Amino acid sequence: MPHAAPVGRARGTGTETPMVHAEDPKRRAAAHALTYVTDGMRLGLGTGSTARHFVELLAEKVHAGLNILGVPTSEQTLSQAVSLGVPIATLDEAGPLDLCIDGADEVGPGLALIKGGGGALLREKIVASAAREMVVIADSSKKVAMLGRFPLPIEVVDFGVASIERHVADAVRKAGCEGPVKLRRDGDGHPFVTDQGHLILDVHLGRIPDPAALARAVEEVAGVVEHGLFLGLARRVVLAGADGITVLEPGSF
Ligand SMILES: O=C[C@H](O)[C@H](O)[C@H](O)COP(=O)(O)O
Repeated sequence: MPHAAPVGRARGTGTETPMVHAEDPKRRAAAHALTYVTDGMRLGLGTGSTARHFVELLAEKVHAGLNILGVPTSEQTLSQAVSLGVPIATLDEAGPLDLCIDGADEVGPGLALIKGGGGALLREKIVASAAREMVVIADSSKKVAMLGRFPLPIEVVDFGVASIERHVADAVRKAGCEGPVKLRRDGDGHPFVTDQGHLILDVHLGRIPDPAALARAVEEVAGVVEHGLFLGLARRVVLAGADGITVLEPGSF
C-alpha cells in the first residue's frame, strides 16, 4: 500500500510544530513543510495565502539563525520576503534550487495540480522546474478525485487575445473537455495582468479526465505562454485537515 500517513495524529502530540495556529489548516501545512527545510538550502517560495504562511514561518526560522536563500515566484511574495527579512535572490542568481514550497488550487490523482488562481503560474512553474523537489502545501479541501472543478488558468499574450481565446476553446474540445473560456478581470473590470505582463484565460471545465492530453492541446495554441496544469512536478503534497497532516506522494493518491 503506498504511503499516505496522517502525520499529525500519528505523532500523538496534538501539535506538529511550534507557532502553529490550530484553527488554520493552511498554516499547519506550511509549518509541516518547514520541517523539510535544512540549513544552506536554496528555496523556491510560492505564491498565495498558503505560501504566505510558509514565508512568515520561514522568516521566524531565519531570525533564529537558519541560513537559506529564497527565490520568490511573484512580486507579491518578493515584497513579503523582503519585508520580513528573508534573504532572496533571482532564479538566475540562485541557480538550481533544492526545494520549492508552493500552494495549489487543486490536487488530483498522481499529484497533478491546477495552479494559477492568483495568476502566478508562469513564474511558479519555472521555479518549481528549477527545484530538485516541489512540495505542495494545502488544506485538505484542495484534494479532488478529478481535476477541473477549479477553472484552469491559461496565461496568454495580449496580442489577438480574442483569437487566442477561440483557439483555446477548440483545443479544449479536441482534448475531450468543454466549458466557457473567460478573460480574467480585476476588481475594476480591467483585464488582469500577470507579473510578466500577460493576460489570463480561465477555462471552466468542471472535469478534466485526461490532464496530459489537455496540457498538450493547450500548449499547441499560438499565443499561449503557460497553463496551470502542473503535471509530474510535485513530489509531495502536505494536506492539513481536521484529521491532522497527511503527506501524499505520487503513488499514494
Ligand atoms: O497563482 C497562484 C498560485 O498558484 C497559488 O499557489 C494557488 O492559487 C493557491 O493559492 P492559495 O494558497 O491562496 O489557495
